[in-house]
Amino acid sequence: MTSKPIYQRVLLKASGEALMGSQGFGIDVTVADRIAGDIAEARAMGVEVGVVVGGGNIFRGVAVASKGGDRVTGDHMGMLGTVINALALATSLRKLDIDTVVLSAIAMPEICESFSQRVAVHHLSQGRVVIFAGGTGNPFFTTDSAAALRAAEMGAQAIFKGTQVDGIYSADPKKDPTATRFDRISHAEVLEKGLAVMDVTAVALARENSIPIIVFSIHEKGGFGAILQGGGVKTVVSDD
Ligand SMILES: Nc1ncnc2c1ncn2[C@@H]1O[C@H](COP(=O)(O)OP(=O)(O)O)[C@@H](O)[C@H]1O
Ligand SMILES: O=c1ccn([C@@H]2O[C@H](COP(=O)(O)OP(=O)(O)O)[C@@H](O)[C@H]2O)c(=O)[nH]1
Repeated sequence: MTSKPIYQRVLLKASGEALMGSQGFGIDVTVADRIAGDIAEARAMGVEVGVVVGGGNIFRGVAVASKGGDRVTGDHMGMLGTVINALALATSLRKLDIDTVVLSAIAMPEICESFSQRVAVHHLSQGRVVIFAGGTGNPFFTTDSAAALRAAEMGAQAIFKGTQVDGIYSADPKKDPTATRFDRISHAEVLEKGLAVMDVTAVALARENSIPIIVFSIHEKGGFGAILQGGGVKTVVSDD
């Protein structure tokens, strides 16, 4: 049974790392299919969904830089990784008959459409899921920042950061078992306390544009849908 959602248009940031499942690298199709199922549930509620996919399961630019390589080239490789993930997630969504468009920040017309704000908003308003690939299209950024940027451009009511943990804690819960989860916290507090679940640029951009961030576990089947209806396990970052 689905009840009325409390959001009409949202941006889901899907962790690249989550896509690899229990493998050490790449894409576990069963995970992509499950995330697609959660997005399909949101569409069944009538929610317009834009998705930014990460790329950490394939490549991170800093990994190149830390071994003495060129950071910019590393970041280009990372952004290409997000395109691979976007194509995998689009395939999983289409298997469920969800109309899906991939828009890339880096032009590759033989593979997918290029991003423009106008085109993205058009597809969303037609009920299509829009997957934003290629991050921001610029090195030295992350897909969290791409999520905040695209959320602002599409007029999303919230950024849903689907990650490895089920919210923002007083310390990294993977390192500190005594850490406690916040139900609500302001953007400013996340920045002041240095809570590293999302990068500073992304949180600052969301704050400037008054966009709430909802941090939740991408591994929880049905978790996205539950939060869209006002329930679920999460931390809400909001200045209201
Ligand atoms: N205060 C905190 N609260 C929650 N998670 C935190 C915190 N500090 C660090 N983290 C870590 O941040 C990780 C999520 O960030 P990141 O690795 O960028 O995820 P993603 O792959 O979703 O982009 C979590 O897996 C968690 O271990
Ligand atoms: O706007 C962007 C977004 C991503 N990246 C690169 O793509 C990689 C994968 O993205 P991210 O680390 O954000 O993925 P996630 O942590 O969500 O899996 C990053 O490490 C960067 O190297 C980039 O250069 N610019």
